[in-house]
Parts: sequence; structure tokens; C-alpha cells
Amino acid sequence: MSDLRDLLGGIVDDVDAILLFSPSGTYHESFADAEVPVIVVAGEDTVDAERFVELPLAFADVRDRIRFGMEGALDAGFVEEEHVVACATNVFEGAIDTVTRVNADSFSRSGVYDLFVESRADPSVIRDVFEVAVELGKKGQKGKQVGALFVVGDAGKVMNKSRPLSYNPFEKSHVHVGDPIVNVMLKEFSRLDGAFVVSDSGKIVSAYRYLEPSAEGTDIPKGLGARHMAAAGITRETNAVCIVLSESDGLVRAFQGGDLILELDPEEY
Ligand SMILES: Nc1ncnc2c1ncn2[C@@H]1O[C@H](COP(=O)(O)OP(=O)(O)OP(=O)(O)O)[C@@H](O)[C@H]1O
Ligand SMILES: [Mn+2]
Repeated sequence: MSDLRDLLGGIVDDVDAILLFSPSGTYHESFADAEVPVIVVAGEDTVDAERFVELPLAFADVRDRIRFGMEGALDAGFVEEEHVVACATNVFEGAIDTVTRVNADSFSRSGVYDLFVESRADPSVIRDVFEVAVELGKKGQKGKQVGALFVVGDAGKVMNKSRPLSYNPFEKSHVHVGDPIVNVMLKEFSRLDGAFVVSDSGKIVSAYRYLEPSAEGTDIPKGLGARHMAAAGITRETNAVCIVLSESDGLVRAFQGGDLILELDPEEY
């Protein structure tokens, strides 16, 4: 029986670089003598990698994860557009179990890397808001599916392009979107009408804001309504990004520059 390495080895033949996603120390060390550059993509650099791309979110969808890692490696100059790259990651829980061969030039800027790195707000703030939206998507309010709209960054301009729907419970408080209390609070809110406005540093500036961007030129997928329309519109007119939890289909979507950039299913987290 021909050697499986020969049959499957073609996947890594003549690659120009290797991306290791969240490798263990020993696994990373085994690449010490690799003939091509090794780039580690992980939440934090626990293996003291020579080339590292920080992954702000543990993307459940492998394509989003690889897309983010590749765009980060291109952005850092670890990989060139004409390169062929082997990406080693895990499809199932636990250790690396999959190698995917990708052409770097097939990663037209999907925007998923820029969503975190090219935003006014810190990547960690964007990540915290995703986590709140995913948590709300999984648990809802008292078990009921809810929707929510978070506008992140460029808060001054966003406040000028919106008006209050109700009193602002965050007026005199300093609550950071990453504070554990936020999840508890959101479950207690009677309703999540309007938008939460979050500052570049992650402070919740306001709740219950009605966004008033001009609607022309907003092109969002069919079936999405006013909440998503407002999210796309405000991100076109400001440097904010929006993270939207849909009450209708339960998905979490991210908008930047008026475009839908990312769609996550909370059930996969
Ligand atoms: N311009 C806006 N600014 C802030 N919040 C808005 C705006 N428009 C709608 N919303 C909020 O979105 C909620 C749902 O509205 P709608 O169903 O039209 O949006 P949608 O895009 O279909 O969202 P979902 O997928 O959650 O149903 C409204 O009750 C309101 O709280
Ligand atoms: Mn709706």
C-alpha cells in the first residue's frame, strides 16, 4: 500500500510558509528546523514565536480563522500575495488535526482582520463586544431570543448622529463592555431597544440610542431590517464598527464602512 505520506504529502509540497494555529509548545518546537518560515496564529503567544499574529476571537468557523490568520500574516509581511501557505489548525476540539493548503492571493481583503485591527476601538474592545453579543445570542433574556445593536468606537460622532429613545442608564456610570456585570445587566434590561454606544476604550457611553444615519446607498442582505440597516449606515458615516445580534435569526453580524464583514452563529461558541 503506497505510503500515505506520498499520497497526502502533495498538500504541503513546495509551500512558502506554514501557519500554525494555537500550537502546543512541543508541536511548535517540532518545527524548529522547518525549511520555510513558521508563523504562529493564536490568542496569545505562549510559545515565544519568531512570527506571531494575534487572534482576537477563537473563530469557530475554520474559514474565518484561516482568513484572519492569513490576512494578519500578509499585513505583517510574513507572507507575500504570491505565496502558497500550509495552514495547520484544528477542526474538532483539541490539538491540530487539519492541514489546509491556501494561495495567499485568494484572500482578497475579506475585512475580518481589518474589522479588529483597523478600527478606532482596540481589538480587545471589539472582541469583548462580540463576546457579549454571542453570550446574549446563546442565552437571550430569560430564555427569550432577543436582538441587540452595539456601535463601537467614534462615540462622539455616533452620539451626534443619534438621539435618545429613553433615559440613559449609563449616564453617570463607568461600565466597560468587558466587565462581567454587563452580561447580567443586559439580561435584566426590560428591553434592548435602540443601540448601545461604546467608546474606543470600551466604556458603554449610552443605551437606548436611535441611530439616524442617512439610509441611501446602504446595501444589506435581503431579509435584514431596520436594525441592520442602521448598523450599516452608521458605520458608513463614522469610524465606528457595529456588532448586531438579530432577534429574527439569532446570528451575530459585524459591519464596518457600510459593509457586512462577518457573520457568526452564537451556537457554535
Ligand atoms: N435606527 C435605529 N437605531 C437603533 N435601533 C434601531 C433602529 N432601527 C431599529 N432599531 C432596533 O431594532 C429593533 C428591531 O427592528 P427591525 O426588526 O426592523 O430590525 P431587524 O434588522 O429586522 O432586526 P432583527 O433581525 O433583530 O429583527 C427595533 O425594535 C429597534 O429596537
Ligand atoms: Mn426584524
